[in-house]
Amino acid sequence: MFDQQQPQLTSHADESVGLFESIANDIVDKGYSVQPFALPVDLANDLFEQAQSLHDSELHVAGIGREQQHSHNPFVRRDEICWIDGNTPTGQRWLNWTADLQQHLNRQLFMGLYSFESHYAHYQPGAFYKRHMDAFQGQGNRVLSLVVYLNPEWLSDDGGELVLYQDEHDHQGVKVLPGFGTLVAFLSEQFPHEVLPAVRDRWSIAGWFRINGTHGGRLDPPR
Ligand SMILES: O=C(O)CCC(=O)C(=O)O
Ligand SMILES: [Fe+2]
Repeated sequence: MFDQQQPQLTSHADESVGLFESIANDIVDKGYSVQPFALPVDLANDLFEQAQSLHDSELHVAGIGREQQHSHNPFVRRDEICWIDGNTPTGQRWLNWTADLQQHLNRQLFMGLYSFESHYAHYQPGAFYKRHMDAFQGQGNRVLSLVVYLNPEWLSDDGGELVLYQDEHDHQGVKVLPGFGTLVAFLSEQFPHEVLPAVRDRWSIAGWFRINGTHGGRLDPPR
């Protein structure tokens, strides 16, 4: 029945099928995909609102590396982050949407994506994230990086581009403006990338699809 649906919990799977297909095709062709106006607008609005309403105490200085290797280095990255869980309707809708994308990629590309983790990121004016890799071959199990941007009316003069490099020899790269609703997906072990400083506050979500790895015989916990 129609009136029994809960529109606030729908994941927009149907409306995004063409987009998911296009992301999958790009990943096959070139290993990455840049999609302007990708996020459903009402979802993007709600995510932006939730990101901006995060209290200072919920945003943490971002670090580098996992678990024992984790450290803070202000010369490498200057963003503040907050991990997203399914405890709010908005967080849940985001996770539903990314689960639909995950399912689509697994069906179309047999990627074996198993879990997803993501966080809001806030870059204050002047903040950056120096050139880095999200995963190293044979080490991590992050296989696909996903970034979406939540910045209305972002202009090219505002800076804050993501620069995606083809490989370690590439120093030119492809630049992406962090405009509202734009999505970027790329193979985590393949593309060095960086975030250039912006003149405005820059809001985004960064996430990673992972394959199932094991640590010491137990299921690899996220993060
Ligand atoms: O915000 C971006 O454009 C990319 C962020 C990033 O590279 C990361 O969080 O690992
Ligand atoms: Fe990254």
